[in-house]
Amino acid sequence: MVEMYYDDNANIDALKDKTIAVIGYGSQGHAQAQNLHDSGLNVIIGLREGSSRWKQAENDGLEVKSISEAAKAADVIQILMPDEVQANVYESHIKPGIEPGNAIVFSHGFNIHYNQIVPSKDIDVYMVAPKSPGHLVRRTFEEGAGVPGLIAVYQDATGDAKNLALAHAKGIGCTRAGVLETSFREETETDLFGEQVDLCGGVSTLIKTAFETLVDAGYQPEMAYFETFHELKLIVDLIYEGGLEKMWSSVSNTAEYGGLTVGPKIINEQSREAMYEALERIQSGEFAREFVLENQTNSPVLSALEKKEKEHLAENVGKELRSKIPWLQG
Ligand SMILES: NC(=O)C1=CN([C@@H]2O[C@H](COP(=O)(O)OP(=O)(O)OC[C@H]3O[C@@H](n4cnc5c(N)ncnc54)[C@H](OP(=O)(O)O)[C@@H]3O)[C@@H](O)[C@H]2O)C=CC1
Ligand SMILES: CC[C@](O)(C(C)=O)C(=O)O
Ligand SMILES: [Mg+2]
Ligand SMILES: [Mg+2]
Repeated sequence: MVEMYYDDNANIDALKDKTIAVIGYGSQGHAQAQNLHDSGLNVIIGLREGSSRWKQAENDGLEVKSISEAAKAADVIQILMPDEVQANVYESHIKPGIEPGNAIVFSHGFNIHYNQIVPSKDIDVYMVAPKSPGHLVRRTFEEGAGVPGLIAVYQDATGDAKNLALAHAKGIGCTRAGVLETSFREETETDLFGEQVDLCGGVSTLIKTAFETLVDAGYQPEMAYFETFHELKLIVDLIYEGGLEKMWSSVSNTAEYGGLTVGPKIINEQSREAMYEALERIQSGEFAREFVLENQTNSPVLSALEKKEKEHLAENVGKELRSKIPWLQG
């Protein structure tokens, strides 16, 4: 089995005399910055002037500076803005403040692996990538738990990059659940594959198609929503806790037989071929080029798809049903 790193394998002191600037205070930024701060590290936040999150970060007890000032003041600069803006902001606001021996840190390898950011050789470049949406990085940390994470070193100018990465992962809470070492290439390709094929793209298309099939066949949309959307979380929780074995042992024998025999007809050899195709487009850089160009042209495809997604019947039905479930408010 691959070597895993837990709390006892990481020394947070590697970062204790350093100032960490977290650039961006969105999904990952707010979570990782607060976790690092609560772990006793010296964290500042870098935001663009006029950011609506400036006050939020200050209310969370963090010092906020402009991106340029934060990058200049810090030894370790963690870039937690959307992937598509990182290269421009890096060139104009971050790079001028970087000194030899500093470190830049990513939670996803897109910009380094696909050559959008080319760092100078005299700095450390490492990654700490929680395998979780940002809000759960924070929520689990506050509960005394954590999410698994990855570390990777792309450049080790100081000779200490791996220790810094492990300390960083500990500060975020990832070593509580387990951290494994990877490369920027492996993280980038597997993360893009997972979100396109399985976690986000695959699952959302599966549940929408199942919902549409039931509604088209004349079943009530509310029924279809509970069956295909709502219950998915309860099923996935079982897989999260105990793998497929726990899920199959909890559902009825009828569901187990039906699921194991019919499932492979739904996600079939054609789906596997489509998965390989998606992976090849990621590995060849074709997807990255498409995404970079999409953003340079003001995201025409994404904005059209977002509108269509919002208008889906299941979204409206779901909103109504969830509004009556007290623990799903807020
Ligand atoms: N979302 C997730 O759960 C995960 C994300 N990652 C990676 O983490 C990184 C951050 O992603 P995520 O947290 O989703 O990012 P967000 O979209 O949540 O980042 C929002 C933050 O970035 C700032 N920002 C956006 N555009 C600009 C800009 N042009 N100039 C300056 N600041 C800007 C926003 O500023 P303002 O406050 O002014 O709006 C805000 O503070 C990415 O590399 C992503 O791949 C990795 C694992 C999971
Ligand atoms: C699954 C989507 C993700 O890769 C993540 C939360 O890990 C992302 O980029 O947001
Ligand atoms: Mg991911
Ligand atoms: Mg991702």
